[in-house]
Amino acid sequence: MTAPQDPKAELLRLRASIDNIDAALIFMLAERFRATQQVGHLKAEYDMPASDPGREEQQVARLRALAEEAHLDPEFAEKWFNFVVAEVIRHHTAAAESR
Ligand SMILES: O=C(O)C(=O)C[C@]1(C(=O)O)C=C[C@@H](O)C=C1
Repeated sequence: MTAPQDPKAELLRLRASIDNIDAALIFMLAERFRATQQVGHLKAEYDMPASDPGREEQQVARLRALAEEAHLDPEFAEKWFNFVVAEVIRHHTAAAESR
């Protein structure tokens, strides 16, 4: 990295980009949870199990490959996925129990 002329301005520029990325992630996560909420209702309605380990295995393999392509640590991608899916399964279980 070449030395910036104005390090404080460079920090602010980078932070503005980080803030935009964080906002996009929040919106994307909200959309994902909106979709999984519908999956949860469907599963509860038709007595399907909250989790699907086979599907998760496929998702993890796909996300790890995508992470490698994007130069992101695949371990981190898998941890992120497992963290999100644990929350989804908690929601699915609550939806099934409240029926
Ligand atoms: O696809 C499903 O069956 C879901 O319930 C969604 C989802 C996910 O969040 O991607 C969550 C739990 C399952 O174990 C697998 C995938």
